[in-house]
Amino acid sequence: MNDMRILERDVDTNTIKFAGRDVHVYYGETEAIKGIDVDIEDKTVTAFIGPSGCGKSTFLRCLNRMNDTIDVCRVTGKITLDGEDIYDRKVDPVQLRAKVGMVFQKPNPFPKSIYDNIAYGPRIHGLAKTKADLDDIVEQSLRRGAIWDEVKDRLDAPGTGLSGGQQQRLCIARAIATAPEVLLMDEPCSALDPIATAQVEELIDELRTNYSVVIVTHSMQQAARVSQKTAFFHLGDLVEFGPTNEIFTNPKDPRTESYITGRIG
Ligand SMILES: Nc1ncnc2c1ncn2[C@@H]1O[C@H](COP(=O)(O)OP(=O)(O)OP(=O)(O)O)[C@@H](O)[C@H]1O
Repeated sequence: MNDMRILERDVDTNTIKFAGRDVHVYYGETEAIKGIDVDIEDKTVTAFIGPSGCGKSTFLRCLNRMNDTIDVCRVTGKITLDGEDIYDRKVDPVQLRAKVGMVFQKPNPFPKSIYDNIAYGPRIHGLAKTKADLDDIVEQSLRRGAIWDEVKDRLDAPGTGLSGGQQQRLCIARAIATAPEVLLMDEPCSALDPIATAQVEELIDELRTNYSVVIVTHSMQQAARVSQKTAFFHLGDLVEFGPTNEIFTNPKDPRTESYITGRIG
């Protein structure tokens, strides 16, 4: 029932947030992404699926220049966010990552209080003028992260003391706190049990009213439940990209069909 409700919720007509053109990514001599073109829409959940090693995480990391931190990694081609080239010399990757937040596979709260986990980003980006402003950002972020009710009475307790599912929602709240426009999620539920997974999926569905969300997932059920668009990657190519229900019910490429029916991957 829950799944149907998520699928049936109306999808807005969307503007393009990210546009990638002829994007190649190399680790040394190895080409991990082989010249892909993609448009990622605003206020939409886009799922990246495909067999292990096909380049999903590599391409996701291109979108907030996390690959810059890997010495041997080189990105060519063009990626724009709202029409601006994110690899332009003028772009500060730290500012870019405030706009394009990221949530990782394993929940990774800072070894700080719940409050300070959320307040950290707004403090370094100067988003709050007063303590009251900061309190407000912390509360709003925890509310949007669907964890406020569980933590409001213990904001001074360590973030690392929460359950895995709570930690992941804390990390999502932390990513939201810098007022990003896009959230990138790299297998955000892989360390969570089914109940925590359902809570995070519910949250992802809510987040798309305000954000563009891109999620890497190994679970085709999850892609079907939470995304409106799906991109299927295979050996560094973007083989097929389209509405999730079409990819899952009527794939055009035989490689997509083999993957979704469990014959490759
Ligand atoms: N830091 C790195 N240094 C060198 N090669 C890398 C690095 N990260 C990824 N690769 C290589 O790039 C290719 C794509 O890897 P990537 O992690 O993007 O795939 P993936 O589809 O996300 O895989 P998985 O589903 O297993 O997480 C693989 O061949 C991988 O070995």
